Amino acid sequence: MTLSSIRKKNPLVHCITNYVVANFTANGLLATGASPVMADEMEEVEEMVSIANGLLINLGTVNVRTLESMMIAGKKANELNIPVVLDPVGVGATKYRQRAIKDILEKVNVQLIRCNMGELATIAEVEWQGRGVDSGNGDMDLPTVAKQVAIKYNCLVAVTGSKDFLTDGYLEYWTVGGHELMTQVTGTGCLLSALSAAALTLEGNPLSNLCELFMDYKRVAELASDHLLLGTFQEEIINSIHLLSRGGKQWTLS
Ligand SMILES: Nc1ncnc2c1ncn2[C@@H]1O[C@H](COP(=O)(O)OP(=O)(O)OP(=O)(O)O)[C@@H](O)[C@H]1O
Ligand SMILES: Cc1ncsc1CCO
Repeated sequence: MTLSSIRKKNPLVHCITNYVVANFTANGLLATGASPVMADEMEEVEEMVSIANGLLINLGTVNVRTLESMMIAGKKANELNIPVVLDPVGVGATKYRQRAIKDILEKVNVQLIRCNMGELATIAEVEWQGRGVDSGNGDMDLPTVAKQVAIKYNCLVAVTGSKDFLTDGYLEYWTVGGHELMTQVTGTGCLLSALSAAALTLEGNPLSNLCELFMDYKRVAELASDHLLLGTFQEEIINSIHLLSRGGKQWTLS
């Protein structure tokens, strides 16, 4: 189980992420025993990523200043062989985001792109009806397009939705299950991207580790949905990550 392996390793994950999900992402990483650090000041990101085990670049509230920080941190991570995960949040929404993602993908070698269907369509330049950060609607042969993107950028691609699809450009994996409440609170995809950065720091086959993580996360959604209360659903996600990463053992004070 990837969540419990992350707990054993306690990787430091440097997150350059959006201000909507930063707190939830930090708590989700902590719940699985990883150490989060959020830092997006360009004067310090090189130094910060140098002490990290993994880097997350999330485009959710990108601006001119943070884009520059993403470039600096990404290039340094490449130099030091630190895995980089790219979450192209809302990339279809504006031309600025499209230019930003092109620039990042040209200059930084990312190990994983984790996105929803709409974001994949934009990266692959496939016609799609997106709206802000929502996945949107359209017609696309997901496996074919995801594999093309993986080959083009020489990286793994994981596309989430009711079923998640993961590929290295050749192998194809699907994970099923979970709960649609995951789309009704903000940041569940962003947190999965951060957890993916933690998973890519583990020994073993990166794609297998990610597949296991995505299955774990579907299970997290199922456990969290026991209560079906939207207001506390984010908290239940954190509780379920905590529980699964501890091999199902409840937390007790010792
Ligand atoms: N209809 C659905 N049924 C079950 N699970 C779903 C459904 N849609 C998405 N999920 C799950 O929700 C999680 C987040 O995926 P989603 O595609 O919503 O990410 P996202 O759009 O990037 O999210 P965000 O931008 O809010 O962080 C994944 O674990 C995915 O499997
Ligand atoms: C709502 C929202 N807007 C920019 S990022 C974000 C959070 C997750 O996508």
